[in-house]
Amino acid sequence: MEAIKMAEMWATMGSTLASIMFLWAIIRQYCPVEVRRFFEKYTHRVMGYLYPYIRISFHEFLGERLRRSEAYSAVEAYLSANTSKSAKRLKAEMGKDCSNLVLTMNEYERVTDEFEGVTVWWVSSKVVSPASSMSNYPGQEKRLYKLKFHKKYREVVTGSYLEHVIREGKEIRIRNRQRKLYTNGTGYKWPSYKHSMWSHIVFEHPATFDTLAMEPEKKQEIIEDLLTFSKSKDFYARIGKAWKRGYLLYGPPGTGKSTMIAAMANFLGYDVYDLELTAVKDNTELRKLLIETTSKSIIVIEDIDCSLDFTGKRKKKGEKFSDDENEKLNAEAGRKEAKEEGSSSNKVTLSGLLNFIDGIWSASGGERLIMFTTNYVEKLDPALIRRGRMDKHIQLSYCSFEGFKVLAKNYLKLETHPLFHTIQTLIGEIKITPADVAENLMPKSTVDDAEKCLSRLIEALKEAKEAEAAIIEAEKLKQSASPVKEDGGFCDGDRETAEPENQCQR
Ligand SMILES: Nc1ncnc2c1ncn2[C@@H]1O[C@H](COP(=O)(O)OP(=O)(O)OP(=O)(O)O)[C@@H](O)[C@H]1O
Ligand SMILES: [Mg+2]
Repeated sequence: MEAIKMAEMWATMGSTLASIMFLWAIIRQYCPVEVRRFFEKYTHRVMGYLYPYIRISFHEFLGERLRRSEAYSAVEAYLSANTSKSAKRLKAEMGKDCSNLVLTMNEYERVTDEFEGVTVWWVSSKVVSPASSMSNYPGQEKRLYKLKFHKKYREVVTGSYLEHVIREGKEIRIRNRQRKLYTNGTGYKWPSYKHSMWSHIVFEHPATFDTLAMEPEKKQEIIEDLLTFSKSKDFYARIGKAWKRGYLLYGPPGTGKSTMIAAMANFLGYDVYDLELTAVKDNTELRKLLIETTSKSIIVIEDIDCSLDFTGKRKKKGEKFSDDENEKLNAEAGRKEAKEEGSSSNKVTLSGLLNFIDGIWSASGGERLIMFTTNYVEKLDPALIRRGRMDKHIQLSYCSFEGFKVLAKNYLKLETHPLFHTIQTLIGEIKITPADVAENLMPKSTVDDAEKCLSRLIEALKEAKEAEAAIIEAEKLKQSASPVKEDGGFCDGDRETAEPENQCQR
């Protein structure tokens, strides 16, 4: 009896719903807008009582601002990973590194998902806004995902299920996303409608910590430092510090500073913002650039010693100040900077840069590494590199035997070889950069085998040793030939060539 009653009730409800839908279809087709609106309002109410399902929409774009919704992107990634097997109509797009296809549900496709015994349905949909009568542009398509579930599961779905979808979707996105290399140094003036001051390409540097020539202990220490940082969100929040860390990489040219930054970005899966300071107009622009950087990124300022001076004269990348220039510039530095602080400054100053690193704005975004590289650490203002700003100082130095072994493994697939012993002896006596070692290990023709490459390196090391010996010898000769400064013959002890007395006026 009970069952028959229930069946009757469902049948009545079903036919009522069908009648409403039929009526609604006729009204939509034939009635004026006012009547349609009136009916729309009341049908929604009636349907609300009879219809046992809840629907949630996830729109691709929010409001007028063309910013993609995070929730939509997370749902898209989640559905593409979890339900694309059951979907029958799929869209294919190129994925990360253009090496694989990513399949997502096609429009109007419907899939089922299960979570803790609850069944939910997802539909991928789109609405097309009508074309404007004033313009020739077609109507805009707005995509959305709709989630449908029975109202008795409201708590499970809106609570733990959606949390699970968003969390998993975000993780999938991070795993699959193409990382980007941003630059501000294109020389291109952004028009006002253009939102970003950064332009980007896909970040594809292949360097990893495995391919980096460095002592294993030092490498491990850096890896652990990075890992600790990336997992320390709660720690930074607890101690009331912005979640960012500064690294100063210093050492001679060709020792792997830029390579290490690429390895770090690959290790952490971060984007890279290569900030060209010489292209930044002033402190305000610098702050705007900072605000536009996203979390999980590395902001890099290469060759900081020649990107900016603290006197007002900035030099282009690649130009380095001579010692004399530096002396003069440093003498002026304090006075000029003090003056600029008071006036409306129109360029990047030291204080602007310090603010960029750890001012109030620097906290927005979170999870960022700021890296400076330099060949001349001693020339940098101590304020710029003090701990707290540049928290970790890493010296990249000449190639050690350990470093050579990494390069030999990468370049020649060799872990050991009889010539290693000779190389170990020579490399201990000579300063050679990993870049030079790498160049010598690189096969120069198809007939170059490992032994030939190693022999070439040995030759280069021997030559470098002879050259160094010759320089030392010349120095000794020069010193023994120098006259004792009794008659004021020479002004500077470090002058390279002897000059007539009359040219030396202090
Ligand atoms: N430690 C290293 N491990 C592996 N390869 C290295 C290392 N150092 C240098 N190289 C090789 O030498 C080339 C130049 O290195 P890199 O550009 O990283 O040097 P740098 O320290 O940034 O130099 P600069 O100070 O001139 O900018 C790289 O392309 C890389 O192949
Ligand atoms: Mg470099």
